[in-house]
Amino acid sequence: MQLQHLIHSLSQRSSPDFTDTQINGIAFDSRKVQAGYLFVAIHGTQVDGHAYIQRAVDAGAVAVVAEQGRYTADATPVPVILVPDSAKALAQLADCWYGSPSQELQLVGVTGTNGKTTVTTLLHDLFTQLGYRAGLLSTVEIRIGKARRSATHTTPDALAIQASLSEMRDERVDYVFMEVSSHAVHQQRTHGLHFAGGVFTNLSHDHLDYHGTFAAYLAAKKSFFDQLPTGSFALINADDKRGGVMVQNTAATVHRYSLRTLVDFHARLLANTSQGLQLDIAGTEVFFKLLGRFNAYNLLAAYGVAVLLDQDPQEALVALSALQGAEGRMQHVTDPSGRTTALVDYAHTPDALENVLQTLRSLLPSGHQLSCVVGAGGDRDRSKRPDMARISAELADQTILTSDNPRSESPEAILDEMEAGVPAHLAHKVLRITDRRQAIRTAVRLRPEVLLVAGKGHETYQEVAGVRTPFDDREELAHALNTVARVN
Ligand SMILES: CC(=O)N[C@H]1[C@@H](OP(=O)(O)OP(=O)(O)OC[C@H]2O[C@@H](n3ccc(=O)[nH]c3=O)[C@H](O)[C@@H]2O)O[C@H](CO)[C@@H](O)[C@@H]1O[C@H](C)C(=O)N[C@@H](C)C(=O)N[C@H](CCC(=O)O)C(=O)O
Ligand SMILES: Nc1ncnc2c1ncn2[C@@H]1O[C@H](COP(=O)(O)OP(=O)(O)OP(=O)(O)O)[C@@H](O)[C@H]1O
Ligand SMILES: N[C@H](CCC[C@H](N)C(=O)O)C(=O)O
Ligand SMILES: [Mg+2]
Repeated sequence: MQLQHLIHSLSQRSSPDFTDTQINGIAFDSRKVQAGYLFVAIHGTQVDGHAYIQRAVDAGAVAVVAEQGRYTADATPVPVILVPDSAKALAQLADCWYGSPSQELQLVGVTGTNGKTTVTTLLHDLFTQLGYRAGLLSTVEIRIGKARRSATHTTPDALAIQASLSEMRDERVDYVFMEVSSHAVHQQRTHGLHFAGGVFTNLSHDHLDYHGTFAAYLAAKKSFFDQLPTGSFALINADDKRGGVMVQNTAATVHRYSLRTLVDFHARLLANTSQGLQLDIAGTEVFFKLLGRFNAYNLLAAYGVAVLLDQDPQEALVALSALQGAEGRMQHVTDPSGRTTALVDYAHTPDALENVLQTLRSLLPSGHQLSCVVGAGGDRDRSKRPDMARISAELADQTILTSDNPRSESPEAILDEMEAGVPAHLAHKVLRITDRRQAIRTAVRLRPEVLLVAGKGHETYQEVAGVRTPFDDREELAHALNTVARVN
């Protein structure tokens, strides 16, 4: 593609004429540059990409996009295009490179602290059931028709998003459901995508390490709705107190869902049992396989999107009632002895953990024991650590604090911070076992009626000291349950 054509996509008021420069690819990481590439320098959270321009040129870059004020182009041997915001420019260039696939698909973005993976996966599976070709970009995986590949991010970088959307367009996918993380919005990974609609699930404590303040975290989520185009829809959870502010400045048509008030999409929770949920939605009573009140919200959001995308409400409900939700979320692991109901869940925020433990508590006859194995990630929001430990100590009968991807941090230091949140009068209910495998085995040996292993869900690794080794809570739990069942 001609460089000039790419530059047009940046809507710069004036740019030098580089008509003859042919571009073979785009990269924002100098290590990925090949001959004939356009390199986009981005000021990141760890380093400044502008420091790698020379390396990019040495690797074969024939043009560079850099940010005004961060780079002086004087001695650069290739054309340099200066832009006000190079992360935004990357998104625009990626869109142009792949021929704007989001314009040819119905793309729905889901944002919020918790529930994004669940809602997008439900939607993907629902639309597949309804006979469409559906695409999914989620924390767990990328699905294009029947093909699946593991995800590296909740929301990939702008080039990777456009590459996936372009593959989906080639596969004649009709609807795409994607998670939109606050990091992604803040880093402009989703800039310029043409969304048919956006969904807001909820907002609670997470990622303050990155955003600094709750207000900044909220602002990042809100700017997703600020960018939705006229003619699109914004579907918000009316029961979340941040729902209103999300859509204060949106051009999208606002719709709401609620379990409490009579808004566009209203459901009444009729029963919440260990088998699932019974809801009255628009006068129809439906049974769903997902557990817990919070999943009533996720189901209602998925239903609302289906209706807003012109699907038959009854057909959507029937299809939804057959679905299981996302991998690693309230996922059962069989105990051969039949004694323990064992679950793996991705609760890694205080709000999620509270919801899940409350759900399990409410489903348990009094006198039955609920145990929880839980940790908190390293190099991530530290302030959620004491809260998560306190919540588990309050709601479970036994808590085992353990490691959950300590990354570059000391596992013991993370556990110290968690333990500091446990009130003295609950300390007797809390154990600390740094090794996650041992923590899970010990929890199983305690033989509770219900055991929740929280935080890692679908993940298949444990990252310690920057090294990822294979580790899967579901496998570990199954192994421990089998061993204990054999011995007893
Ligand atoms: C903190 C964070 O979000 N970092 C993301 C960000 O990296 P960054 O811009 O800060 O990178 P950096 O290391 O400072 O480098 C700056 C620039 O220099 C370039 N560079 C760097 C080195 C070099 O040799 N050459 C070179 O060109 C880099 O490619 C980059 O363009 O942009 C990168 C490309 O998009 C992401 O891969 C990276 O995700 C890191 C790996 C990450 O862990 N992110 C997590 C926190 C994240 O994004 N999570 C959210 C969701 C969480 C949730 O809600 O569940 C997600 O969407 O996944
Ligand atoms: N609507 C909800 N409200 C509160 N908690 C929820 C909700 N849905 C799911 N959860 C809890 O949060 C956990 C994560 O859910 P899910 O993976 O769907 O969220 P997510 O927003 O995709 O998370 P991430 O930010 O890591 O991508 C679940 O395992 C469950 O414990
Ligand atoms: N997407 C979340 C996932 C956290 C999951 C938990 N297992 C951890 O590693 O902290 C994050 O990157 O903050
Ligand atoms: Mg997710």
